[in-house]
This record gives sequence, C-alpha cells and structure tokens, in this order.
Amino acid sequence: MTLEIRGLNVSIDRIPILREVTMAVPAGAMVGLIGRNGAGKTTLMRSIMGLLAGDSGTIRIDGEDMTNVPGYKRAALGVSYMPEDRRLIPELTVEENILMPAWANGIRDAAERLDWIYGLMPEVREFRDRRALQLSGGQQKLVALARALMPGRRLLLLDEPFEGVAPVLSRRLTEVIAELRNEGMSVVLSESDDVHSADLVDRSYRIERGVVEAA
Ligand SMILES: Nc1ncnc2c1ncn2[C@@H]1O[C@H](COP(=O)(O)OP(=O)(O)OP(=O)(O)O)[C@@H](O)[C@H]1O
Repeated sequence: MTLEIRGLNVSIDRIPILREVTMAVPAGAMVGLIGRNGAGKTTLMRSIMGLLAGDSGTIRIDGEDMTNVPGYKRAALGVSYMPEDRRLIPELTVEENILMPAWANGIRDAAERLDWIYGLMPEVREFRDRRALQLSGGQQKLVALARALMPGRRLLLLDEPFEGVAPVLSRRLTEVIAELRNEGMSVVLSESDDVHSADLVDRSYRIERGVVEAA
C-alpha cells in the first residue's frame, strides 16, 4: 500500500500544528518519522488515520484521495494505528484486547489473523489468557502491536513503539517490526531520535514544529 501526503495543514483549536506536510511511503517500505516531543508526530498519525481533519492538503492511499474519507473506512482498507499510550482495556484478557478491533470492524477472518499474529509473537500466545493489567509495560507494547496487526494488514502507523520499553523487549520489538517488512506491509514508525529506527527504516523524515523534511 502506498501513502502520499501533499501540502497537509492541520490545526487544533485553530492553532496550526502541521504545516505543509509532504511525504511519501512507497509500497512495502518502512519509513521513520523522527522528531522531539511536541513536534507533531502523533498529530500526523492521527491525521493519516482520519481522526483529525486537515485544513488543506491531500492524503492519498494507493493513489486514491482519502482526505475526506472517515477513519473507520480507512481502517477497513487495512490501515492501522498503534498509539503511543497503549490504551489496552485492563480488565480484558490479552486475547480479548487483540480481538477488539475485529469486533469493532467486523473482521471475518479474525481467527486466522490471530494465528498469524501469534506466529509472529509466540510470547503473546503464552500470556493470552492474562488480563492486560497483569502485564509489564513492555509486554503491553507487544500486545498493542498485536492488536494493531489485527486490522492493519497493509499500512501500519507505529507511534513511538520503543518509548519506555526496556532494552531486552525493545530488541524483541525490533525483530517483530523487521518481520513485518517480509510480509510486505508498509510501515510508518515514529521515534524521538533514531536510536532504534535507524537500522529498520528504508528512509526517514524529520519533523520539527509541525514541519516535515526528508532526512
Ligand atoms: N488536543 C490538543 N489540544 C491542543 N494542542 C494540542 C493537542 N494535541 C496536540 N497539541 C499540540 O500539538 C503539538 C504536536 O503534538 P503531538 O502530540 O502531535 O506531538 P508529538 O511529536 O507526537 O509529541 P509527543 O511525543 O509528546 O506526543 C504540540 O505542541 C501539542 O501541544
């Protein structure tokens, strides 16, 4: 899946946050989005997901203009977002959390998809019956990634996946994300610096005060 953003301007409460953002994600590519806290990474990902409307500019997915297409329709196309805060439902089990987007989006082959996800992350299968609140922060990140992979078959937006993750688990997370490339998925991955993403990405962009430049 390709993603093409041109001249995107996004404001929140009339304050301009993203300015003339232009970037491209070729099919099957892994693209880094590097910027400090508050630079606009989350705002850009939410805009790509259709959770925030832009003032002007276009967002094309597979060449089709998605600028005014609502978020749930983008999700149905296989676009998915892993928020920085994990937002798991603490009382539900790991497996129930992963299946949430399948229920919400009426995904029919959820069982096969779940198997594929467990194949990618066998450790998640191991703790699938535990409640989310019983997991460590790093394990929760893995589950959040697993959940994003349920609807996200074609384009995956990972918002600071390594943030606050201990070294051992971040190495594991790196392996899993690298695996996604073999699956032909297009991925946008944000980080505050390029410590973890440097070895993963095909290209990267820097974002500073809402302005994006190719790095
Ligand atoms: N709901 C909101 N209301 C007002 N301002 C907001 C809102 N959301 C984001 N902003 C502002 O937009 C700018 C970009 O925020 P954003 O969360 O996109 O940055 P970020 O690069 O993802 O950083 P972080 O890693 O801290 O989340 C910041 O200046 C922030 O204060």
